[in-house]
Amino acid sequence: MPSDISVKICGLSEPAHVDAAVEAGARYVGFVFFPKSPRHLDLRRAIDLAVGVPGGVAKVALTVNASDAELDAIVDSVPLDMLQLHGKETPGRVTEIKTRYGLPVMKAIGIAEASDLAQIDLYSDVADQLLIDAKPPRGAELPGGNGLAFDWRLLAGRKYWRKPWMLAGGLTPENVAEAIHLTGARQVDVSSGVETAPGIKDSGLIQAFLAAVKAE
Ligand SMILES: O=C(O)c1ccccc1NCC(=O)[C@H](O)[C@H](O)COP(=O)(O)O
Repeated sequence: MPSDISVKICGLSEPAHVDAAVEAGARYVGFVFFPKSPRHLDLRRAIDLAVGVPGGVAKVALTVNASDAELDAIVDSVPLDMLQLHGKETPGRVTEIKTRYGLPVMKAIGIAEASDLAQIDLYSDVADQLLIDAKPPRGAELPGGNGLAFDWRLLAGRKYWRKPWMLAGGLTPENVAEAIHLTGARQVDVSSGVETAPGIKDSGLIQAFLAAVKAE
């Protein structure tokens, strides 16, 4: 029987790749609003992509330390189901954003070592979901989407957090099964692992990733 593990494909920028993700069974599609990223979308492009996403697939906007004005522009124009906060937003800022927009918020938590896991408890009080991702390397241009994994054994035996969570960071069609086994994740998120170059998604890799998850 196929698994009921949910998949998010992040950093989509082409309608064909959104379609590939949806047809292969992704439950979330992610759109990046961060100008330094090779996956950054302007509002017009994001609207065009989002309107083509069928109901039942959650459209997630990823932002990094965005101001109210920046979030207003995104939320007012792009049809969305969730906000993903991938910067240094404090728990108080997460609460403000939830209140202001009335959308579920997923907070990204960067993990490099066991002590980083405390952040999960801190944000569990305020976020609707948590994205447990690799901490970016020091000096990295991007706070996520770097195609780097953390030591998944840090999560072994710790799968019952107080909020739904997603595993991210360096996942690929080849390693996602092992990551699920080690962590017990019921949701996984991928960007670089379904690309042929930074920002260039590949429909075949998207299908392979979904197939690898479904086989679990
Ligand atoms: O994708 C980006 O360019 C990006 C920019 C700024 C913050 C976060 C970003 N991406 C986050 C993700 O795509 C994923 O949620 C996660 O980090 C996994 O990425 P990857 O390791 O590339 O699969």
